[in-house]
Amino acid sequence: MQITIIGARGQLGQDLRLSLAADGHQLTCLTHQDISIENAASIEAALDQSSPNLIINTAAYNKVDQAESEPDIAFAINALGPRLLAQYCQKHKICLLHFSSDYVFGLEGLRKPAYKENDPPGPISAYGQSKLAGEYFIRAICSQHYVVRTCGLYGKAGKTGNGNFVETMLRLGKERDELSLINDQHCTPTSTHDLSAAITRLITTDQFGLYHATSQGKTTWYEFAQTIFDLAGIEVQTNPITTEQYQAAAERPRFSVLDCSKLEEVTGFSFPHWKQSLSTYLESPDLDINK
Ligand SMILES: NC(=O)C1=CN([C@@H]2O[C@H](COP(=O)(O)OP(=O)(O)OC[C@H]3O[C@@H](n4cnc5c(N)ncnc54)[C@H](OP(=O)(O)O)[C@@H]3O)[C@@H](O)[C@H]2O)C=CC1
Ligand SMILES: Cc1cn([C@H]2C[C@H](O)[C@@H](COP(=O)(O)OP(=O)(O)O[C@H]3O[C@@H](C)C(=O)[C@@H](O)[C@H]3O)O2)c(=O)[nH]c1=O
Repeated sequence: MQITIIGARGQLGQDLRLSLAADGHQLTCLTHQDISIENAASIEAALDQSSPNLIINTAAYNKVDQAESEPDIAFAINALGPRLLAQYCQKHKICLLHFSSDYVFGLEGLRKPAYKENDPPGPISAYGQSKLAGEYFIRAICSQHYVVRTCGLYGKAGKTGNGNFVETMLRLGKERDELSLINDQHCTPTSTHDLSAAITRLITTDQFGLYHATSQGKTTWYEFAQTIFDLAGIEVQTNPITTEQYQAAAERPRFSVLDCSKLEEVTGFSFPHWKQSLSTYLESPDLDINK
């Protein structure tokens, strides 16, 4: 398949590139220097040069706290950008695969069952609202679409790029004697290596629609960080705290665990448990972006 990846220098973009190339696809990789998804002229200039069967958009505005003070920018990139891409793909009969977030949920703080794709969303942050709007535009405009919700991504490219929770903990764990970590937000952090393997399967199915895609199991940021420190052999005192004690600018879901059984049924792909994936990530070498 001829595939264009947008956001190719990001942590998910880089792992998708490796996984899709290994599966024999021809790739065009577009970075932020090549395309700005909130600009229609930039989209046409960058995409008219290739004739892909599929466009994969990993570009997004991901600064969850900052989005509270600049929601217009978050909406331009996370909602209007996907709308423009959906219009372009529909016009040119191209399939579009786009990523969304567990942060489209959050209203039901005391929820226990994992969310299925047809459960009603309820974002509680500007970032979550902007991602949900992006989903709706794509689902309404582009007939051949996959929209994939995931959570807490970490990939090797995050080490030198925009960062991720694992790399932040590895750094802070060495810099500080003590860390306070939220222990009442439940979700499932996911490796971009595993997510890329799942996407490589999904695009062969032509089973378009909305999907949940995360590692198995669930955890809190406190337990996740403690496991990072245990596996990496870092000694640092960790203190469990509540969401209120942390005082972040944006509200985060207390529960945003996603049920991924639809993806598993359609692709036959089973994500590893989050602890297994974290261990694999910590043991694997850094990315060579020239490969
Ligand atoms: N990170 C996470 O924990 C989660 C992410 N997601 C979603 O998964 C997807 C991939 O995330 P991830 O790989 O972590 O993101 P990254 O921030 O690692 O990568 C995003 C890439 O997109 C580029 N980009 C940013 N804005 C634009 C723009 N306006 N036009 C074109 N390119 C742009 C960035 O370039 P530059 O840095 O140069 O601006 C960067 O290379 C996103 O849709 C995100 O919302 C969902 C759940 C969790
Ligand atoms: C650094 C740090 C964070 N935290 C908490 C804050 C927050 O609730 C949680 C995660 O913090 P982060 O800033 O890594 O991540 P955050 O921006 O909340 O993460 C999100 O990214 C976006 C893009 C998504 O779509 C989500 O799926 C999610 O992974 O950890 C602590 O409790 N202690 C700390 O020392």
